[in-house]
Amino acid sequence: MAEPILQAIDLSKSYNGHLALDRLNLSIAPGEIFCLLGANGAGKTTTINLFLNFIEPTSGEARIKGRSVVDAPLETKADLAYIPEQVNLYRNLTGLENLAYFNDLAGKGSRSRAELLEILEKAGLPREAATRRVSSYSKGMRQKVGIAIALAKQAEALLLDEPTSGLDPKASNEFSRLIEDLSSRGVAVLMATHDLFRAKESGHRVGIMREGKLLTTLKTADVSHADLEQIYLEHMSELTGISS
Ligand SMILES: Nc1ncnc2c1ncn2[C@@H]1O[C@H](COP(=O)(O)OP(=O)(O)OP(=O)(O)O)[C@@H](O)[C@H]1O
Repeated sequence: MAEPILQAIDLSKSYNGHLALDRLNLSIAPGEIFCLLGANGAGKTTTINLFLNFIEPTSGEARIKGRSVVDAPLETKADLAYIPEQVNLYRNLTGLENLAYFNDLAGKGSRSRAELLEILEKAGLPREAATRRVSSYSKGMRQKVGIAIALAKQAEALLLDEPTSGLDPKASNEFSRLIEDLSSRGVAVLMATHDLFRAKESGHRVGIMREGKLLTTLKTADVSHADLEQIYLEHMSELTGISS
């Protein structure tokens, strides 16, 4: 198996004695799309924030290309792109200007206007929108700029936190195609989502989390949509004691 791009080793995080993440072990290979499923508070965002080094682990390690994000914060960040539920862009700048800014920030060399426009087009942003202010963009369009930033950065790992929530089905489908395209170029993808349908469609593996624990990991090729929903609900109902 190829060396994992993203790796959690006994990764734990507690807040005031409450375990938000409990000894997570996970490896995501180049080109693999791994979807984290789980109810609110399961620990999905905590996992992503630990990989981003936004928060410090209580114990264990998050690694990117074999390096600890705590020990090598700058190097590991250079390999990483992050798309939150709401992509934060400068509203008064155009999509093109935002991409130029974030591209320069990534420190991998500046790019010509033509190159930036090409990247935005690859990310699915209509040409006429690229030179409009972001304040007029839909959520789907902002997500596309987020993808363009990841493309420009040539990130090897992509972290996504509920990226399709609030997108209409067409925008959500387009977004998923873009993620699949990145995966086919070897990008390792970790996506927290509540969207079982998209997880089955785009993910190679899904992990079901509850109360900070990764309970089970499934290959999406091995289960139908209905199976996945059933397995998910069974794991959730154990929480509330509701039997199916
Ligand atoms: N800064 C914080 N301080 C205290 N507790 C926190 C903090 N951040 C998260 N938690 C707790 O950690 C647990 C995991 O939260 P997390 O946000 O990772 O869940 P999630 O799976 O992403 O949920 P959601 O689907 O709602 O985004 C929850 O019990 C939450 O209340």
